[in-house]
Amino acid sequence: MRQIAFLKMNGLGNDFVVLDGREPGPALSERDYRAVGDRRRGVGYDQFLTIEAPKNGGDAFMRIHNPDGSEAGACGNGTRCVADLVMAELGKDRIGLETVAGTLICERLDDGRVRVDMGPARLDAAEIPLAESVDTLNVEIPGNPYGPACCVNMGNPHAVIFVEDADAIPLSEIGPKLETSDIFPDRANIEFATVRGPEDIRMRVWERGAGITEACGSGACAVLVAAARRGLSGRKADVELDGGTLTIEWREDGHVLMTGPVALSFKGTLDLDTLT
Ligand SMILES: N[C@@H](CCC[C@H](N)C(=O)O)C(=O)O
Repeated sequence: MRQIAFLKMNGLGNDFVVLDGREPGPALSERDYRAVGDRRRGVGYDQFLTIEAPKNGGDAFMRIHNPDGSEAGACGNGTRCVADLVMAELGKDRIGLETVAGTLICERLDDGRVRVDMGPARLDAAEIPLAESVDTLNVEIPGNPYGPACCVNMGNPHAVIFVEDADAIPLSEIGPKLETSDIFPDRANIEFATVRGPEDIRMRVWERGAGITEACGSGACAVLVAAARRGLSGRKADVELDGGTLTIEWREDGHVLMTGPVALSFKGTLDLDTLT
């Protein structure tokens, strides 16, 4: 029997299966990730997060999978959830959480929220990555009628499109088309955003490999960076997603800070072999 014990957690409704991969257990295949991610036949999640032993002097390593089985370089909301667990386990209020995109410093604040230094926003076309060497401030995506996107890499690729009313966009139709555009060789997370004031932004997200989610932490970081680059906002703002609000700051040194809540929904065990 290939059994796993897991936690179901969420950050603003962006939900995660969290597995402690430091404990002995079965190795998961791409098919297993897809089967657990099925919301009717499996558990369902926006990302599957595996905690592994640190590899680079940090306190733990976090591996991120989307429900389509693909691996991602960043997950802001998931970072807060895993950081919360690791901080509780180690009795610390500040840790370094390693990911494939680098080590992220995570801190617990007095109000219980977790702040993550998501690292530097990367803005060169090759870093997004884009198929063409163009200015990432204004990227024309073929088939996108909503105006040029501002592209940002936060450890994962994002394309942010500013519109009058993000809530009026048919996200489930346009999201998958833009995610898989040839301009994005690694696909991309797609954000539609409306700047309501210099410190107040509304956004909705179509996540690469996951579809519409209630929140995306790296996406909120990308939106704030894009808004500041376009001169639409300051360098710190509250970003409202469907699941709630994150506070994002783009520091002068290029690093992006994300602050938000963490929630545990339930614990469970699962036999991978019973999933179809
Ligand atoms: N929900 C996440 C982002 C997860 C990864 C993304 N779908 C990708 O493939 O890059 C977040 O909170 O940042």
